[in-house]
Amino acid sequence: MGRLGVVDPSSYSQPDLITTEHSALNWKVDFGATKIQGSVLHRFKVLTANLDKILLDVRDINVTNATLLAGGTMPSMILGQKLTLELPSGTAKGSLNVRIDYETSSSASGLQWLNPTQTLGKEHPYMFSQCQAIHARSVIPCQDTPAVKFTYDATVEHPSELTALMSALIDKKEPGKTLFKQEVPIPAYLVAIAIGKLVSRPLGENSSVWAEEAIVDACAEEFSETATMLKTASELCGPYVWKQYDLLVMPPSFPFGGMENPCLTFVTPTLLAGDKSLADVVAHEIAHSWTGNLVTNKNFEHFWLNEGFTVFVESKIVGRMQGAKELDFKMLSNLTDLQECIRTQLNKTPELTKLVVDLSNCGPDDAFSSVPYIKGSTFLRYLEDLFGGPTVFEPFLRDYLKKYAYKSIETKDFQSALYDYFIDTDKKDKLSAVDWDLWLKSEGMPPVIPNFDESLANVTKELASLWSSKSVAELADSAEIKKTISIHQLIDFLGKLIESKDIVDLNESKINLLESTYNLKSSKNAEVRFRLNRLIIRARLIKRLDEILEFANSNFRMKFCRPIYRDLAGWPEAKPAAIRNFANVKDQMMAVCSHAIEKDLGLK
Ligand SMILES: CCCCC/C=C\C[C@@H](O)/C=C/C=C/C=C\[C@@H](O)CCCC(=O)O
Ligand SMILES: [Zn+2]
Repeated sequence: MGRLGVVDPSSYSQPDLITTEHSALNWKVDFGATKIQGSVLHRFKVLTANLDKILLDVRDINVTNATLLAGGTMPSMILGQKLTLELPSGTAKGSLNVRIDYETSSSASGLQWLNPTQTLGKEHPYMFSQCQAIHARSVIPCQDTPAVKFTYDATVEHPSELTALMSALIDKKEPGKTLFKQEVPIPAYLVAIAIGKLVSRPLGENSSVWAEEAIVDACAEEFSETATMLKTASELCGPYVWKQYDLLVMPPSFPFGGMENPCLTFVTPTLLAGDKSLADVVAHEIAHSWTGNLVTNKNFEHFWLNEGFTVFVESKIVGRMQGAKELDFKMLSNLTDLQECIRTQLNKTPELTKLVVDLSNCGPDDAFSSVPYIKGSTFLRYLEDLFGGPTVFEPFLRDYLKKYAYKSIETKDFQSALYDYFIDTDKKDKLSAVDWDLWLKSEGMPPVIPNFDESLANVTKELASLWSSKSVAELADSAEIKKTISIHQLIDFLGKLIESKDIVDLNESKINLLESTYNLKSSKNAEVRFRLNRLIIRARLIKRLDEILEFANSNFRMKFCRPIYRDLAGWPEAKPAAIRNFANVKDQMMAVCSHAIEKDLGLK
């Protein structure tokens, strides 16, 4: 791969020469053949005279015909990573309609097809998409770059007993056919679809949760704070422009915690802890309604503009609902996770620990990590503190969101927004105090750790040092370990223990004591189970391998299964069983997940 285009190294589609304004999708969803078959009608705006060809991004798409509707000759096509539509000479600037008839491959990287046996209800099939970062091109021949934003409408034919949902508003529902429209321009990675035997429950005025019948009531309970989160987010960020905010609780093979598809956030069922303790992922996805979906990174090198801002806003939503101590504790716990990510996932690719990365020779999926999320939000908190705290910085945040709403931007646009906002104020001396190169280009942990309130984190720090330094006998006698801690403190404590360099006596009896002290055996909190399983691996308790693999098979959220497989790959006694287990289940994973785990297991 070389540097393909100036605007976006991950796309062929030349957004500086031509842009998509609207796409009309006409799809037949074929569960038998596991394909979408149909057409897309793109309305392009040609930005330069005499453009000789349109280049679109495609991956495993079978194009059957393409028509230039605005007159001219039939374009020729060369299929490959790019779809080339040759234009007649003398093509003028302005509007140009192109219809492409095509079908997706049954192995499209952006789609997942489930048999009835892989669903809760066991009677109907299910399909869904996950297009971020660059998988929209396996679903639609398109300008698959976040530099381009377009509106869309869709007509989707599907089995009449199933419900079809998209990242859009429902325009019309007929038996076996659903019409959608998204009237706010969005990047291609936010096009999303899911079809299954789905039902909904209301969460608020313009908000519902969708899921399979068996879990929908539990989902409504778990995410009952959604309406409050939406209100809090609007107070912080400005009016909510997407009209509807629905949640869709996905099958367990959904590879991420959540995906901010407009009007319809997708979330993993691993958030169903029973006590709302993992619902902050919903606050995160709600925050994306502004940071990411309204103000969008121009390419994925500047992904921190999407995710760092979103974590920053998410933590403010949590802060307003649970208090400032919880906010700071959340930021500090995130740093525990970042430390782990830099030590393990990124240890061989330190350049990916930079806030702004170089994707000219790297696919976005391979570059994905916690860095843009956590280093990014830490940078924003650093700036907030520097410029005088939330009372100064939150009005700036709103100004920034308003300034760049409906646009796609780079880091330098953020820099100029900050300058423009503060240059004529008494804060202007702070502008020169920011070491941009240090924050944006240096590797490793954030260069400055802001002064967070440490009262909640000190407890977990002490517990982690106690459990790592004391023997089982000493711990059993200690009053410290009997103190009550919150579920978030438990999660952070276990994370810190994983990060401890040495753990004295890490054996079966220590794990047993840990489990009995904190009731871990009965916990159905996936964040807890995940960390406990990693400690069991570290303790080399081979007789609990089945349990570990059972967790790895219970969901394919990459945040959980990748580190487990990575740990197992480093345990010679368990590695063959891990590889066998992976071979058995990999067909149930999305391609992005199975490819990542192949690397984690050293198979590629
Ligand atoms: C540093 C540059 C890297 C850019 C990569 C961008 C997207 C990659 C990509 O693989 C897609 C990511 C989609 C993420 C969706 C949701 C995440 O917020 C979930 C976080 C992890 C989790 O909670 O499970
Ligand atoms: Zn996010």
